[in-house]
Amino acid sequence: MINLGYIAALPLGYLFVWLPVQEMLFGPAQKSSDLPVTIFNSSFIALDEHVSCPPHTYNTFILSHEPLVIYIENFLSPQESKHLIDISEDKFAPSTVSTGSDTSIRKDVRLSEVALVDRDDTVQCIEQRARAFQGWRPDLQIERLRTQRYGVGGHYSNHYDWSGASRNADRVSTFMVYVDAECEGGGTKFPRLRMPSVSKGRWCEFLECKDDDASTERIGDQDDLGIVFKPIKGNAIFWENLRPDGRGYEETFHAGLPVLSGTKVGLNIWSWGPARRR
Ligand SMILES: O=C(O)CCC(=O)C(=O)O
Ligand SMILES: [Fe+2]
Repeated sequence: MINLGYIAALPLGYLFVWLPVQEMLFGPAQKSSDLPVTIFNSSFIALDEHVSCPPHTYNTFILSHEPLVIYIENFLSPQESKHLIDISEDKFAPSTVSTGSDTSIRKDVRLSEVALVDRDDTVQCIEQRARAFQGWRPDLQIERLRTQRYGVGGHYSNHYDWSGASRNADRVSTFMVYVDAECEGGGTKFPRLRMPSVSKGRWCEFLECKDDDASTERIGDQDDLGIVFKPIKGNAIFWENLRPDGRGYEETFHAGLPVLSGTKVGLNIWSWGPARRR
């Protein structure tokens, strides 16, 4: 299992600035040793623009409380998915990974393309949905949305979405949204999450089950470690990356499994907020 400490690379737009702006975004700084701090300009975070959005409904299913993992059915409408694919098409560029200061293309770790999408009304409504889902927490900032396209062989090795690099801010939560899933393979694997009880309910629609016929008695509860979400267009996995004390949850280790045929497009929605507390 690979854990090279990579996180999805940050775009160039983030700034190193001093105390006053940090206070504006994250409240009063605690110690002078926390400086300088990393915070973000508007090319990195999505400022709330108060667009008016059409009504949208989705279904939610809690998979785990600790860490909090929630499966969301119909997070995107078919029209929103199509729109995201259309506006990404001419923006896709090879994905990179970051290790602290170093950002590089590492196809053995991550083989895909990403597109930073423009913040049109549809995109802003998706941002608003992500904010509302998290209770409009005033201490969270949504990172600019990016789609990620995988062709055959495309994958993303085991990693965390949090970096742990800063005491001031980190990716506190992730929405991993399936925008297009015309593929075989390409599931999202969490090797450290436990399989929920699958003898009742709909989990085997969303997760790979040992025997993918949920009606048979034989399935029962699968208590083994490791789950794989099937890529299903429009649906999303939401999870919290950080514990209440700001440390990362090791259970959120995850991978995008290789796409065996066809194309998969994901959408990353990351929320930044206060990280390790002291
Ligand atoms: O594509 C996937 O299933 C996972 C993607 C992911 O983990 C990421 O982009 O950080
Ligand atoms: Fe990830």
